[in-house]
Amino acid sequence: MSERLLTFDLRLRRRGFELQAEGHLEPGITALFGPSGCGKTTLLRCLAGLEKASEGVIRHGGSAWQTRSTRLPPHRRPVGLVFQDTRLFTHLSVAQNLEFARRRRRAEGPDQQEVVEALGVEGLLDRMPAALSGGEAQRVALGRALLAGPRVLLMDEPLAALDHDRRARIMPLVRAIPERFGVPLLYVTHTRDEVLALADRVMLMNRGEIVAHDTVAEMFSAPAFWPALGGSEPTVVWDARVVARDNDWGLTALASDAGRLRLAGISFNTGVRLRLLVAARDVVLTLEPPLASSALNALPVQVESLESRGNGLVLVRLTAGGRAPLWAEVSRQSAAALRLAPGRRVHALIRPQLLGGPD
Ligand SMILES: Nc1ncnc2c1ncn2[C@@H]1O[C@H](COP(=O)(O)OP(=O)(O)OP(=O)(O)O)[C@@H](O)[C@H]1O
Repeated sequence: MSERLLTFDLRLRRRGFELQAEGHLEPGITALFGPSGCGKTTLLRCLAGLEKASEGVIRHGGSAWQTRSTRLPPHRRPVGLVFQDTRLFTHLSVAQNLEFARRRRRAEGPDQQEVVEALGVEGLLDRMPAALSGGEAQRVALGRALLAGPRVLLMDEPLAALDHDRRARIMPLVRAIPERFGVPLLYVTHTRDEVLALADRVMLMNRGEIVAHDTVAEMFSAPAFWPALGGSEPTVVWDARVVARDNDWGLTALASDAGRLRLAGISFNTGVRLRLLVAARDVVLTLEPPLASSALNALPVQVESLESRGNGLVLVRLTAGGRAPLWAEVSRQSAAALRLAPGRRVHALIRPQLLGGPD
């Protein structure tokens, strides 16, 4: 049973646009993803109470932020907003910006020192916002939002203005927020890599509606969502956890729904959670498990279905470990030689790619 921290059923009409969004927010990071103009920012603004013309219901825990007859003003909703432009007070130092947020909060919130440490802004406290880089300013903006004691953080493309390296440095900090501060995030992004690196769940939006909402692993493994999520290749995403290190061979053992996996060339501590992507082209099917192979991972799999792709290729849907989805793309000739058919058990040699860093 999912834990629904926030539920909403909202409508808003504008000329040429209609929002009709029903959904909920669960713990962790939910990426709000969809084409330009589909209403992502508008939904965030409705949740924050900034769209006065919105109608409908928003409930958070036991309290109603909005019903047909009531509407909490924005400053009474325990939401933190973080935008692409940081909107720091330019006449206040970093320390004063943080202190301002802390003093104005209405509910319990995190300790200022803890936030400063978590976001690595200790060395910036005396600076004025104009003297910060984009990445530094964004970390301060995040800190300010957290210090206000929000129960939900709404983030609108907060890293979009940053270059790749700066984004990569901030992402682990964002990733750690839900667990460290107990605040769920609704995170608007245009970037597929950001969803894969950051999010636990994806809320897919189109033309003002939430058309799908599920875990990253489910959404990225389902063909129906590949075009909308910006990928045309058959792929699956698996979440895994480091369970052992083999220092002699430099291998890391992972537990996943697909079974136990081994990866070379990485070094993470036991317990660290990782996310893997397996593309159909990185899967080779065999009748027997290989005696020796340079692919480290050979998993028993079962064929679920076959689809001829019309170019001499067959797309094979498989399950590994009884429940993890997997796709393979094989030639018609190989499909015949392996006698592939629904229910058939074969072996898959796979080369998973590691996505993003650990938590
Ligand atoms: N202030 C406004 N007045 C009138 N129409 C607006 C206003 N802001 C946005 N819109 C329109 O509302 C619709 C939804 O816009 P919104 O900004 O929510 O989309 P979005 O999904 O966040 O887009 P993007 O990814 O490009 O930021 C669009 O058709 C947009 O043109």
